Amino acid sequence: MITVIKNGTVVTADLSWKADVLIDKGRIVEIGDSLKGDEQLDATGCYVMPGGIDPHTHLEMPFMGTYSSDDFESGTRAALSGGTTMVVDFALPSPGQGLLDALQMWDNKSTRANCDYSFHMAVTWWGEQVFNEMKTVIEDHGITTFKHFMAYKGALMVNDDEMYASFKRLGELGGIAMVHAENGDVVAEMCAKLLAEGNTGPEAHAYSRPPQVEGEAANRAIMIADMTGVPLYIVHVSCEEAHEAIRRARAQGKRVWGEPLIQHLTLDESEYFNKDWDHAARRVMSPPFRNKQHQDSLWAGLMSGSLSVVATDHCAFTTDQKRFGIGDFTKIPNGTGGLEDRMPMLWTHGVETGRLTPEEFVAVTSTNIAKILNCYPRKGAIRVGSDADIVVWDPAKTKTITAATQQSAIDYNVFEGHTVKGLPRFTLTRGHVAVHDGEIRTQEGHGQFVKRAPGTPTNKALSKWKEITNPRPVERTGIPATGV
Ligand SMILES: NC(=O)NCCC(=O)O
Ligand SMILES: [Zn+2]
Ligand SMILES: [Zn+2]
Repeated sequence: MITVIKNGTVVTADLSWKADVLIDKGRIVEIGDSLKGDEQLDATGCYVMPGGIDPHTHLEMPFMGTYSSDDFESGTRAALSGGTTMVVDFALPSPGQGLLDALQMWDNKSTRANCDYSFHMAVTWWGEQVFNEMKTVIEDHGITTFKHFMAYKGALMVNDDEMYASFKRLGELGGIAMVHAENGDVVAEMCAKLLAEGNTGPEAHAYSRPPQVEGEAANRAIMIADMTGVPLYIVHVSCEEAHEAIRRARAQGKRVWGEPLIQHLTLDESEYFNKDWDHAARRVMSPPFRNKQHQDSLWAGLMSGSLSVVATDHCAFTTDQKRFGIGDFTKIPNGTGGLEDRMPMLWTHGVETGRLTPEEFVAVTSTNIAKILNCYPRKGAIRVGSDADIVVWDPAKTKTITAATQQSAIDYNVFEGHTVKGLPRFTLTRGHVAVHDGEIRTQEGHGQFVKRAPGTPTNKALSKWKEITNPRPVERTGIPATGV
């Protein structure tokens, strides 16, 4: 069956124009005027954009003694409902577990996905097995991005020597290093002190992770990446200190990208001071929400290009799971949801306020990350030959976000009560209409794994530059003979 999207305005990262889009066998086959198909989707008054790509999710992830509650079925259903057509989840080996073993677990879980997906790999320990398996993961499995946790001491955290070794290996294999930038040693000290002083509530989570711990770690990771010659992607950038490090690095020509989350852009630290314990605990995540100055910094980063991608870090825990931490904030599972709300919230607070153009919206929700992850223009593009992962975006449509009508499996929503303007009229995943004017028509198992090749143009450029500028011996003549 041939589908045509009629009468809309195509919006890409660099251009907008009026055109119809023709889809056959899951791909875009023609873009032009007066096109005809068997099925017609009316896009009058709408923008026809590349579906969103959320490069940071944790679906059914074992973490802090439990599992995040959205799995690949509910998580990708929520994604499609909000206009996101691809997610990238983190395969997370437990310390000592092999990378390939962990990958098998993620392969098993992801068969239920409603939309396409890819994986990042996490490096949670270091040894010969990890060194060897990295090559297989990259070259045979098409997973080229590896996250390092600089926090969660005693669990997922890696030390500087491990990070250095891993970054070096990744640089050689044409991969990309990612970091969760927080100084885990300092956080652990602060948590112990806060608890000893009687600070047990969720607000203490924010006290234990001030912007300095993030700024320090971001700087450290940037310098280690520079010394090892690997491109670096810093996840969930929440504050000016980390943003400043990224801005400076980019201005110096270092290959660094920063990813703020929709939560940090739109919610602030006052959430943790709410008198309702559940309200505050439901918003506990790392790094925590910050104040208005930090939010302004993140928005400025998106507007100026020093920050590249907006994600969610979707890691949803129910209220009951959050209550594991009553009496001890360090036991509250860290994580918040956002998959369904990222695109509408960013449109409302970004495009509707004039901070972002529609083209910039497409860049930071889809195209930039598709390029970074080396799956462009298969993903992140409205082009002939691209996958028909498309959102038909109605800028006039509004709703008030509420857990009562969300797709996510949890019992609350951190954006509860927020009104958004700008929502999908249709969401297509490889040509299948998964959202049809408010009706969810997802197909469990429709999603396919997206394999990605190493050695992006950025990797190649950086390697060449490092080859030229790396330390090398000075060629000398007439070296004095050593005295005997
Ligand atoms: N961010 C968070 O609090 N939970 C998910 C795991 C992580 O990304 O650190
Ligand atoms: Zn993280
Ligand atoms: Zn995360």
